[in-house]
Parts: sequence; C-alpha cells; structure tokens
Amino acid sequence: MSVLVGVVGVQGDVSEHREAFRRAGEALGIDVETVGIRGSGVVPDCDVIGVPGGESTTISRLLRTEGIDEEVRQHVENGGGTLATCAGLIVLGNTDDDRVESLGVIDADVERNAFGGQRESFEADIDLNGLDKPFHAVFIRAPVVSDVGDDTDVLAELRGDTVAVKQGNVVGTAFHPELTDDHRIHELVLRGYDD
Ligand SMILES: NC(=O)CC[C@H](N)C(=O)O
Repeated sequence: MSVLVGVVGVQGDVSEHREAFRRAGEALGIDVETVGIRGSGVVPDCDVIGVPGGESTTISRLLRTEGIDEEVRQHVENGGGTLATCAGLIVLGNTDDDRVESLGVIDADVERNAFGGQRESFEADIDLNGLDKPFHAVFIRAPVVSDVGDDTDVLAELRGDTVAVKQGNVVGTAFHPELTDDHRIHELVLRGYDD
C-alpha cells in the first residue's frame, strides 16, 4: 500500500516538505508518494496533507481563490493526517488578524509574528511529547499558540509559549521541521498509515 501525501504548493517550503515526508516514510517503512497541491481536486485523493510556512495572508487567500480551502477543511474534519507548519498553522487555526482568513479547523488560537523584532528568526532545542530526544527547531517570524480547545493537546512549549499542538491526526508547529534533517515530526503524522 502506498500513502499519498499532498503538500499545498501555492507558496512556501513545498519541496522541502515533500522530501521530508518521503524520508519519514522510508524511516517507517511506508511507501510514500507526494504531490503538490496548486488547485482543487487533489486534496480529496490525498491520505495526508501538509500546509507549509510562508505568508499566511497569501496562503489563505490563494486557498480560497483556488477552491482548496473547503477541501482542506473536509480533509481535517474527516480525520485525515495533516501537518501544518508556521503560516500553515496560522491558516488552519484561528487568528484574529483580519488579513488572514483562517479556517479554524485546528482548535487553537494563533498569534502571528509573536516573537517580534530582534527575535524574528532563531533556533532552539525543544522537548516535544512523543519524541524521545529534543528537536532542533527553526523559528522564522514564528507565531505562538495562545490558547487551545479541549480536543487539542499541547505538544511543545518554548519558555512558556505553546509552539506545537496535536489534534487527532493533525499536528501543527510554529517552527519549520522541514528545514532540518530530522524528520520525526513528519513521521508523527505518517504513523497510523503503516499497515
Ligand atoms: N515562517 C512563516 O511561515 C512565517 C509566518 C508569517 N509570519 C505569517 O504570519 O504568515
């Protein structure tokens, strides 16, 4: 059996995510095929989707104009595996920034650019529930999760701020797990597809 992973490809680190999912599949012994999602009609065929970082204003607008937003909503509501990173987390969660049309399918309030000016980009080793060793996380103009709903678990915090969440098969990170050679977060999403 092979698992089809679609990475929303309207903007952001698409090829890095596709590669990370392939490598995570290899590590788990799962045959992973990947596809870029640039228009409607692809998400319904995907077992797993990734929504990358980039600029959440642009990504949310393109999802809507391309007719991908409702398909993503359906996928998440049907329990499909999903990895949403940085801007992807902003778009799938709830933000009160009205320049972003967030979908609200991850029950988490997300604050854009929460680390502000001088700490726009930084790296940190963080402990993440479900991983046995710390994860080296790259933060780029990253958001934080300011509140989560009852069905959403906090996976990781950085100095008191929530930076990774899990809701069923959906994992959201404020940082960029596709930018390092450590694919354990992509593996977390693929687990459950290994039979
Ligand atoms: N690296 C990122 O994805 C940055 C997200 C960006 N700050 C936004 O609000 O959309």
